[in-house]
Amino acid sequence: MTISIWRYSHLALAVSSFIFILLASFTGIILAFDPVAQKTLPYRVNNFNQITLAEAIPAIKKAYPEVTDITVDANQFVILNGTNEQLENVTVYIDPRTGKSLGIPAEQSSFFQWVTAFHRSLFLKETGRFIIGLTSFLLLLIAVSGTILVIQRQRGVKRFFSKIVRENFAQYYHVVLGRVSLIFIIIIAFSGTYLSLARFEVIKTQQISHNIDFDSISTDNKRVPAEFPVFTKTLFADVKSIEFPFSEDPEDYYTLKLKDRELVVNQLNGDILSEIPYTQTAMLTELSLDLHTGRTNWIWALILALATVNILFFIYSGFAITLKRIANKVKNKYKAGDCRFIILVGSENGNTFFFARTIYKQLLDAGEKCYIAELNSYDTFPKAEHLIVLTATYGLGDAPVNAAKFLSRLEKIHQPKPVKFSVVGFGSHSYPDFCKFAFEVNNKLAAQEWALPLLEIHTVNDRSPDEFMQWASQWSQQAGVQLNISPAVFQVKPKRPQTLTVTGRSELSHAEGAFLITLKPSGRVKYTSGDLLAIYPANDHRERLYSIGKIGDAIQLSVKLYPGGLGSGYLNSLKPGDKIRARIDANKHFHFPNNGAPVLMISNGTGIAPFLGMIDQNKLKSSCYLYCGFRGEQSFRLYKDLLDASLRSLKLKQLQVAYSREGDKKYVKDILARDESFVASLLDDGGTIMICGSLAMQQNVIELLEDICGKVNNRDVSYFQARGQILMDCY
Ligand SMILES: Cc1cc2nc3c(=O)[nH]c(=O)nc-3n(C[C@H](O)[C@H](O)[C@H](O)COP(=O)(O)O)c2cc1C
Repeated sequence: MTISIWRYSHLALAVSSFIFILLASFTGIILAFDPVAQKTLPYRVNNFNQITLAEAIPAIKKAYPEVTDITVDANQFVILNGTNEQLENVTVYIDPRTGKSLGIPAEQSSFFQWVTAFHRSLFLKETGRFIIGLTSFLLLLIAVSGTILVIQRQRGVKRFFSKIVRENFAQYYHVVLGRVSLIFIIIIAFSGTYLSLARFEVIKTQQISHNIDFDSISTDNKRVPAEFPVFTKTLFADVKSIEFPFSEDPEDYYTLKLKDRELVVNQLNGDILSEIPYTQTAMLTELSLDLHTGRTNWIWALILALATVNILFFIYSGFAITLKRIANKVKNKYKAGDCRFIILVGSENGNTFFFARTIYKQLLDAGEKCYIAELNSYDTFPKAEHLIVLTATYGLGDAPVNAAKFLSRLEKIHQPKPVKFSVVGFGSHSYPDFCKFAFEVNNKLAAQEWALPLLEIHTVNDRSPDEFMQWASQWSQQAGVQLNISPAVFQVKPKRPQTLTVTGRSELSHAEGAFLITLKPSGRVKYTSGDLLAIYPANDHRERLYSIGKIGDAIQLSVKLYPGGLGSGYLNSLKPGDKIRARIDANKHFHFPNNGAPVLMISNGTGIAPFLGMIDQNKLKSSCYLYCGFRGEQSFRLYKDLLDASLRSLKLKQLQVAYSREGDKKYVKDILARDESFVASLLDDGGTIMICGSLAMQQNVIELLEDICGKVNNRDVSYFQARGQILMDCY
């Protein structure tokens, strides 16, 4: 529930202020380049931070018969107003050590003046200044709510910078860039707000007025400025400006505006006649100006520019995320009370709605009355016979926003007649609590008297169309409703297939064994080992997926030939030179971790395919260990030469093979159990375990890992899963 409050606040604030944030950001980015351009001018002298007033003032007085004032700007350029030897009034940049003129200050370019005025007030005078101040404040609130959302998403402050699971481009980079730029955006927004408050005198600005007792001004102990104690102690770098005395009259004096205080100094002997330190609010105003404009440091100015560019990206990506959510809202054709089929959806980012809508449309096409809604809208459905719940899981195995109220509503609201229900959990194995909320929903439903389970709970990993199809087909059979169950229907945004040419294939390892086939895509296509190749053996909707091993610049598949198998039979019929249409799907969660840490690859059967490619691609020679299982030596022979060559070239450090039907009959799990201390220390050293092969093998290996991790590492497997140290691609 809390996530929704912060999310809605974040969104509401962003929507209400984005136009002004957009304008302020554009102009802010331009203005950040002003300090950078200024810093390239040659008016700052070397070792400026070491020059004292005692050293500089006599030299300046010698060079200029009359000095009105000296200002030190944010770039540490010293500007003098006075009269030169030709008795001309001058305003010049000077070298404070010698008084030498370095150049004439130019006015700020009219372009920057225009942008500055727009940035401050939108050319709307006080109203504009108020709007900009308010925009800064709203930006501050957006950044704070954004920080809280990242903390919630990452499950705690400590994990703020840990890995982010990539859902889609807009969402991933909204969080990734948010994490690095939030602190800078908070500084920009806070300083902007503070400056506005000071401008409107909500924060009182300090009015300095010196109270000087002229009668007590001493004319004794006359000294030259080079000997004034205050001048010897004060560095030019701490000065903002110096007003020089008008005349030699003792009642005229030096006024020193320093960074932290203002001083009035007797011009005859250097006595301090008055000293007023700046209040904290005045100092904060100065600091805010420095931080907001980057005027004192060009690196900071560039950081501000980058952070502001990120604000523009957040506006784009934030809207992209929101539009996606809105696009998933469905208009119902029938009223809830009239429908036999009810579909309830728990979704945070809208993907689950895609699947739900597909079923909804198909039920309508089949002539059924169907109603679709969010899980939170659970109510009494008088005519319902079937309830389908499709729900994602978020946070620490929690409900998505639009499902947070479901469980409590379920306790209170009962259906008047028996309803058959089926729950599909959408989740990701990248998270420790896989589909946890869906399981909770399933259990709670099962406990209701009126609810009859039509199917066991079904889970879908990473929105797999295949896994969803399995459920759809079972449900359609059990419910007695005809659904169009094809991958084409459930494939999210299918990519265009490409043409690949068969460049080679091996013999079958043995009858009904496996074979290797290599294919080359025409044109430049980016892919890597672990990605998937989808083929269409019958040139229709039926799709078969194979794990890719990238060997050289070709795709290598390892295919087990099944009698009557659609995909394997088709691939087996191909000869070199044949062309096929297929699609390469990026499978990012199963890519080789190029972090230099050791990698333990575990496979059975043709699950070895992506590992053959990863080992071949292991140019940096990370320590790779391959534990693979086969029925017998004949099956393994297909890969032996390749693996022997990899061992020789050190791309593979160690190979362990288990034969389940020969010799001492072992499964891959058994040889891992034998080497449990190696497995445990690999995980402790930050290494990665990759598993590819059958689901049964995956289950056995995960059980073993649970045991090893609990016993030796004192951790749960989920701990390593959450850190991306256990990757799986099983089928
Ligand atoms: C921040 C975040 C947290 C997640 N937490 C879990 C989790 O704990 N368990 C799980 O199985 N899936 C988790 N997922 C994966 C989502 O449930 C999955 O991607 C789902 O398909 C998203 O569906 P939706 O787009 O309809 O919200 C999480 C995803 C994100 C972005």
